[in-house]
Amino acid sequence: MSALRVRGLGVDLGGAAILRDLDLDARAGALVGLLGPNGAGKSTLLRALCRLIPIRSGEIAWDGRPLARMSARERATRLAFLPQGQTLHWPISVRRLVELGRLPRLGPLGRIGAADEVAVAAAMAAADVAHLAERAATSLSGGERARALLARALAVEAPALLADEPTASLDPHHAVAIMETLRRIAREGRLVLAVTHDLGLAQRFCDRIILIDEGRIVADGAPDAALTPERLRAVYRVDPAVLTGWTPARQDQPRPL
Ligand SMILES: Nc1ncnc2c1ncn2[C@@H]1O[C@H](COP(=O)(O)OP(=O)(O)OP(=O)(O)O)[C@@H](O)[C@H]1O
Repeated sequence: MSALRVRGLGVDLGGAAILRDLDLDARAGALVGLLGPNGAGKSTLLRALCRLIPIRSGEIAWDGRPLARMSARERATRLAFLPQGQTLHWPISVRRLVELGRLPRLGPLGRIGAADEVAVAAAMAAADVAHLAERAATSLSGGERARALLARALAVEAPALLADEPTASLDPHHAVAIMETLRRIAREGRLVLAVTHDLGLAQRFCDRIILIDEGRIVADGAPDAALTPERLRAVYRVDPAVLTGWTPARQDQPRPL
């Protein structure tokens, strides 16, 4: 089964060390939540994995092949990236926006074929934007735009999806629907690495949680093992009793109401 392998990853930005000597192994078939406080380095990690920013040290490999030795097109078909809070400037239709996800897979003439149309339709259905297909992407609400952009990332049909806060602007119904979609496509055989600040959704839907603080992995495991009250207190600097959504694992004391 396909797998991501990261060894000794170091990234500097603006002269500061943002990621430090980070090791990570993740296999297709799992929805992995990437959690941690603001500024911990979560987006930096996803951007480094896609090689959108230079790395200072370390190696990133997919299926044993270092990304550094792949062409940009090959990398784009292995690792699909859904960036955080993207703005859209051109009034192209949602269908055209989602079709752009197929770019790394198109031939030299750039023509959309039958297989591409099937992938685009499936991606729009999965992200619940099929009914918006002919709307101008610039006219969408924040949540609709987030789902259209997710559809574009899904249309790549890459074996790995790196999603930066895919539920950030979604209402509860769509947030749950998108987490269900991410879990389903993971179970179908993809690796999904999703950044989120929603502890409740992460606990409920993720197979595994990686908690990052100050550029280092401080916990990695099943949700209840990774998100202990002690760790949440240390990393987020809040009293876990005030957190909504997240509930302590059964062996912990119940939260006061
Ligand atoms: N281009 C840059 N130049 C300098 N510093 C940067 C740059 N981009 C990010 N940083 C810094 O790197 C650190 C990690 O940023 P990153 O966006 O990875 O955090 P994050 O964990 O995704 O945070 P959030 O939850 O707020 O999205 C932050 O301190 C940020 O200010």
